[in-house]
Amino acid sequence: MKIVIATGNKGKIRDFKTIFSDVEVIGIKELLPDFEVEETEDTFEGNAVLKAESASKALGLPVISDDSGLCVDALDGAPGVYSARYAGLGASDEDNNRKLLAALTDVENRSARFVCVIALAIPGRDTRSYVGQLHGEILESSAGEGGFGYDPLFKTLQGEHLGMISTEQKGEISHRRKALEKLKHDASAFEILLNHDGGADK
Ligand SMILES: O=c1[nH]c(=O)c2ncn([C@@H]3O[C@H](COP(=O)(O)OP(=O)(O)OP(=O)(O)O)[C@@H](O)[C@H]3O)c2[nH]1
Ligand SMILES: [Mg+2]
Repeated sequence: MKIVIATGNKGKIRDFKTIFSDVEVIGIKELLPDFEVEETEDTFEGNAVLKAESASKALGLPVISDDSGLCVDALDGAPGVYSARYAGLGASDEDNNRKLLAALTDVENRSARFVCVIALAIPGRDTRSYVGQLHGEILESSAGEGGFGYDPLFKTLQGEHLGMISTEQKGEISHRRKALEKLKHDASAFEILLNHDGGADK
């Protein structure tokens, strides 16, 4: 069984591979190296749908996408859909983390949540989407080197530091996991995703 994911983010692919341990996960760039979608929407769902539909159309196959980010209460939900480009287009995770810590200097309310919207596009059908959230807070400085993106700055409400736990542990509790669980519960759609020839002989 193979699933194609319309993402170029290696951290997301690693998360998906861990969560879908019994399914082969293929990043879209393995099939279409030049695949890019401009994320023009201002919601996670809007961008997730754009990415999934664009890839599904290009391949003629069911495809899932992931649009995600970090929403910080004291920053009115920023960086939100702009999480990947918070410190500017092409910003590194380190640049984004530095900007976030600076924005929260002397800020007491550090509550935040990760949001993940997975869209499933199936040729000839309406696209569906599934949301997962993980609540927690932003640390005063980074802890650990695990995960990707803002993980080293995030502690869950239950006290797990995302930068200090394994990919497997993150895969049990993450916003991505929660969105995927909802997709799995949409049994008929999930069945179509699993039972296709995901990328021919790749
Ligand atoms: O610490 C983190 N742990 C996570 O689990 C996580 N999930 C998302 N993010 C952040 O949000 C951006 C997504 O932006 P995004 O959905 O546009 O993805 P992207 O541009 O990186 O790749 P693509 O899927 O669009 O190809 C990412 O770059 C990260 O900064 C995360 N940070
Ligand atoms: Mg993106």
